[in-house]
Amino acid sequence: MNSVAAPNETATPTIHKGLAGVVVDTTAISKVVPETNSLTYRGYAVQDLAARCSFEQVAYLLWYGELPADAELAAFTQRERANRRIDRSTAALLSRMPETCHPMDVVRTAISFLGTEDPAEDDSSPEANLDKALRMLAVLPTIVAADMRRRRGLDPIAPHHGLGYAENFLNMCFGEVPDRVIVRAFEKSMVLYAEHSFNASTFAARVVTSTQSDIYSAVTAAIGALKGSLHGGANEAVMYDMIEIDRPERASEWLTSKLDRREKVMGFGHRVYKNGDSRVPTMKEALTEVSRHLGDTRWLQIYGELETVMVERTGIKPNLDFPTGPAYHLMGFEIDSFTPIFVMSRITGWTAHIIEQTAANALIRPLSSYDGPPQRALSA
Ligand SMILES: CC(=O)SCCNC(=O)CCNC(=O)[C@H](O)C(C)(C)COP(=O)(O)OP(=O)(O)OC[C@H]1O[C@@H](n2cnc3c(N)ncnc32)[C@H](O)[C@@H]1OP(=O)(O)O
Ligand SMILES: O=C([O-])CC(=O)C(=O)O
Repeated sequence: MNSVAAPNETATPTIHKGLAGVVVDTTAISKVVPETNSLTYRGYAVQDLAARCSFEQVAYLLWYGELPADAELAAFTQRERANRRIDRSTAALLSRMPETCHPMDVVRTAISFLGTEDPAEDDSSPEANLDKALRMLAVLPTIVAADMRRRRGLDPIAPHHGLGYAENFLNMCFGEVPDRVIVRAFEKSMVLYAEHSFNASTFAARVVTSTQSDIYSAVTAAIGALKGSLHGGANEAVMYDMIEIDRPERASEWLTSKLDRREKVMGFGHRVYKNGDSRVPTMKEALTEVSRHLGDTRWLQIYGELETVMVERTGIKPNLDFPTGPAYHLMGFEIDSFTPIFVMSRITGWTAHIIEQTAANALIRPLSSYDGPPQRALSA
C-alpha cells in the first residue's frame, strides 16, 4: 500500500499553480515532446498522419491503438455513416436554442441531451463507451452544421451517406463539397486537433470520469473547458484580431501596442511547447495552400507580420489556433463555429482518455493550501 503523508498545516507546501509541470498520470494515447517539438498519436508522428491518413483512420487509431486494416476501416466508416442523423427530439432542442448564445453552448447542451436519451448512459464498459464515442463523433458534425445554417436562416442539410467524414460535413455546411484543396486542408486540421495529452479540456474530462460519472457528463465538461479563449476559443479570437488588423501593413503597430499594454496575443504561446507547436508547420502549409487556391493571401500576410514581430519582441511562437483561425475563415465558416469544429475533432481524444481513465481509475482530488482567516469562534 502506498503511504501518503498527512497534509501538515504548519509546513509551507509547494504550490503548483495551474498544475504547471506536474505529471499526474501515465497515458498511452499521445506523447508531446517539447524539446523536439514533436507529437505522436499511439506512436505515429502527427505530421505523417495528417499527410497520409483520413480523419476516420486517426479516430480509429486513437480509440483502438492501431491503424485499421482495410476491412476494419470499412466496417468502422459504415457504422460512423449510419449514426450521422439526429433524431427528432435533438432537432427540436436545437431549434429552441437562442440564436444569441454561442454555438459552443449549443454543442455542449446537445451532448448533455444525448446523455438523457441514452438508456445505457451509465454503462462505462469499454465496449459501451466506444459505441457512445462513435455515435458522438458521427452526430456532432450534423449538429454543428445544422446550427450554423439555422443562424444563416437556412434549413439543415441531411447527412450524405456516400460521403466521407470531411466531405459530408462541408456539404452539410455549404450545400456542396468544395475543391479537393479545401477538403484536404480541413481534414488535416481535424487530424491535428484530435488529441494533445493532458490539456485542460481532456483533463476536465478525466476529472469527471474519475468520479465514475458517465461519458456524456465528461464530454460536456470538456466542451465547457475548450470554449475558453486560453484554450480552444483562441482560434476564434485569432480571427477577430486579424479582422480588426485588416491590412498587413497595420499588423506590426497593432501588435506592438498590444504588447505595450501587456495584453496576451491570442494564438501565441503554449503551456508545454516553449519553442513552437509541433502542429503549426503542417497547418500553416494547409493555410498557405488554401490562401493560394482561393487567391486571397491577406490573412497569410497578416500571419507573417504578426509572427515576425511577436518572435522578435517576445520569442513566443504561434500555436495551432493561429493558422487554423484564418484557414477556417477562408473556407467560409463563421468565426463562432471555429471552436465547435475543434470539438468535432477533439471528441476522439477526449473519449480515448475517458476510456483510459476508466480502465485504471483513481479519483482525481488534489490538495489545497488554505490561506483564509484562521479558525475563529462564532460571535454569541
Ligand atoms: C489548442 C490550444 O489550446 S493552444 C493554446 C491557445 N491559447 C492561446 O493562444 C491564448 C494565448 N496564450 C496564452 O495565454 C498562454 O501562452 C497559454 C495560456 C496558452 C500558456 O500559458 P502559460 O504556460 O500559463 O504561460 P504564461 O501565461 O504564464 O506565460 C509566460 C509568460 O509569457 C507571456 N505570454 C505567454 N503567452 C503569451 C501571449 N500569447 N501573448 C503575450 N504574452 C504571452 C506571459 O505574459 C508570461 O509573461 P510574464 O512571465 O512576463 O508574466
Ligand atoms: O495542450 C494544451 O495545453 C493545449 C493544446 O494545444 C491542445 O489541447 O491541443
